[in-house]
Amino acid sequence: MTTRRQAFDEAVETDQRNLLVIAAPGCGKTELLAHRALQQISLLAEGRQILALTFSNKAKTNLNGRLNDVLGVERKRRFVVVHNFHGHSAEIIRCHGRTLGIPVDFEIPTDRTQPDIVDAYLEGLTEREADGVRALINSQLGEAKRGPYSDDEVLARLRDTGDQRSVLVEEHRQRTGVLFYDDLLRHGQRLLRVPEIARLYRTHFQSVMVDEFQDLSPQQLDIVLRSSDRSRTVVGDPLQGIYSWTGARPAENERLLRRISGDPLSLGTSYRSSPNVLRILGAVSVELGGAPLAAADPENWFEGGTAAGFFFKTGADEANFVRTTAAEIHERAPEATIGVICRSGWRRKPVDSAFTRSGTPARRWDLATDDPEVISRIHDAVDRLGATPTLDQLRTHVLTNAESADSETFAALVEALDALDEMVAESGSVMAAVSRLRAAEDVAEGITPGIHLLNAHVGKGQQFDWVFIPGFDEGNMPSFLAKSASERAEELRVLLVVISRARHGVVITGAASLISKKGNPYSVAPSRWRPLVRGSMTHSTRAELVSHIRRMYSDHQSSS
Ligand SMILES: Nc1ncnc2c1ncn2[C@@H]1O[C@H](COP(=O)(O)OP(=O)(O)OP(=O)(O)O)[C@@H](O)[C@H]1O
Repeated sequence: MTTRRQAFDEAVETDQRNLLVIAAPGCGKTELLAHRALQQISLLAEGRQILALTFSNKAKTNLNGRLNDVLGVERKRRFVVVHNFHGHSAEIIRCHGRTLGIPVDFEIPTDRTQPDIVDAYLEGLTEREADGVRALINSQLGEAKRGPYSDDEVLARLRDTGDQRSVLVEEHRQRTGVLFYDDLLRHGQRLLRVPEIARLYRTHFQSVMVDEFQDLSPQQLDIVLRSSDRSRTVVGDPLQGIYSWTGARPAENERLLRRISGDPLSLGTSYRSSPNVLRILGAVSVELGGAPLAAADPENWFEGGTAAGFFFKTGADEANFVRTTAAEIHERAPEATIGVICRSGWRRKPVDSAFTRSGTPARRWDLATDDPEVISRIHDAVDRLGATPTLDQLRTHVLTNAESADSETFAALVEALDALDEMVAESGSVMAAVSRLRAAEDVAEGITPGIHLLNAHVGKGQQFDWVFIPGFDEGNMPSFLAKSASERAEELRVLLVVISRARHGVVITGAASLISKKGNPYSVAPSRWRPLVRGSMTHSTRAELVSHIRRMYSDHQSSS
């Protein structure tokens, strides 16, 4: 048994009442939760359970899968309840809402619940005015509810903002007994502040577990802490915080958790990635204030793995290289998983076209075609906008109405609209592109062998044998939308998250010239982070990389 293994086992077995684990990507945080659940089941009193809370449905699927693997389906079902925050809060309200006069026979809100009421207060405005006012109302409502406030307190907070429409919407909601998503969390949090109610949950759930605490809002973390206090296991990695735009507060959460739990445990070594992937990942991690990373079994990786970077004159040359190299890996090792992960949908376009033109099979994780909820929101927006909306109208409508969605859905919508942008160019009109949107099988079930084309935020929590990162240039990495220092730091964390999806190899590429929407070439500068990763490259020419791939898949039956 190695020291590294001991760190993991100690974290699994510790009887520390509040356990905080902060560890780098691939070090086994999710795995730890599953093993800790197994260990804690033996400590549960008769009829008691473990509560696992996740911030998104995708995280819920991921954790459920690990728990099923480690515990077995039956034991998992009997002893562990996995909820997202809305589901957990809704259940608390149904069971105990009466205590605070909250109606318990409410309907679970849908994507339309809040927009339908808000829209009723926008009559008489031009479309443009309506978009602005809708966004304002949504954000004021969200802000006024981000705490354990009663209905009266929410109204008072809204009156302070001075916007009469937000007050009217909230009065309407209260009058009709409807709940919005934000109300579920608010009431859940309020009810857990009633000592008798908290005691019931704390008695039943003798353990609570949370993955990726960096993605939680302080309100969600409060719900975690109040739901169970006998044994709490919270894991995460603030350096992977890429959702601050949806209300996540990694630093604030970490401060509170350290106060409660003391110093965090660390897992230290990566079980996911090869030494050469970890060198480049370490360089980014150190730049972000983190530590270098070591592989749990460094000798297990063929030639130590791969980290390569190549830069091309044009986006078309770059795309062609990515396609041919990924295809070569796929032909030689059909069981290998290959992710082509790009920061933004628009920048992936030349790569997508190269795959389409050549007929090389690749699975596109365009959320527009993968997520039924996203598709229904877009179809809904088209119905509401009528006749022939422009893409800008569609984007504004979809995003302003999505303010109350969970962060995952919001991110999915942004990505889907980017994908739609590309499809409009191909299809000739917005309506033609929208009609091409079709639900596909669920990508959250696991990654199939072969080539996958996806954008950065959806790749979170996944892993591939090979990761290609096209578009390592200014405007894409970092995104041109990141203006402040903190926004740019979040972009560097996106780079960390993307690199850390790789098991054996990571290949970073960029181009000096791209083609605009109007068909004109324009120059792009290399990413400002190129010097950061340059020193960690293991192959300096494309020929070297290709010969590594050929050696690997002729001499060696897939690494690790
Ligand atoms: N103790 C362990 N022994 C062997 N393999 C492990 C161990 N812990 C994790 N793994 C494997 O390593 C990979 C990464 O683990 P996991 O997803 O739990 O890491 P993580 O820290 O949650 O990563 P991320 O922060 O990127 O989500 C998985 O394939 C997992 O099965």
